[in-house]
Amino acid sequence: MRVYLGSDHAGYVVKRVLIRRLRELDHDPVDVGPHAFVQDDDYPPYVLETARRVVADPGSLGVVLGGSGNGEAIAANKVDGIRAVLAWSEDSARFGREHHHANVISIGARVHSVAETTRFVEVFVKAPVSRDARHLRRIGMLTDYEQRRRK
Ligand SMILES: O=C(CO)[C@H](O)[C@H](O)COP(=O)(O)O
Repeated sequence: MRVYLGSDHAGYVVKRVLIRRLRELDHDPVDVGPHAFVQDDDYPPYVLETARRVVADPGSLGVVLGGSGNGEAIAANKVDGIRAVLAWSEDSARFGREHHHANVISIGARVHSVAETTRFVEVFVKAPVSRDARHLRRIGMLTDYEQRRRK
């Protein structure tokens, strides 16, 4: 699976670890940036571009990383077609994918260890999406809202 990854300085180191891990698992990680550590860089350009790349590549997923993951989730969800979830446990990562068909996971690198972050991403990319009627109905309501807003 292709996985686009974007961050800021706070998520930069763990992003590199995740890219290596995703390659080991035979995924196709794409580093959307930053491509060098810059202490005071800003997450929105990297996260918005990661989200745009996910929407433009159906079936792909995104991982966005910052200090808390909060701003990154907000930014990713500004892009039409994105359902980004802030993961704070393995279950929250799994349910984000299964119940909400999240296509982007956001994680706080100052909140979770590298091992925890890696595990959240492993769980997220592996989780199947639910086809249960109630989940599809709820996702459909959000998609309808998004499409009406576009008109
Ligand atoms: O978590 C973040 C956004 O969600 C940022 O990584 C965080 O706000 C950066 O903080 P600072 O500029 O103080 O290093």
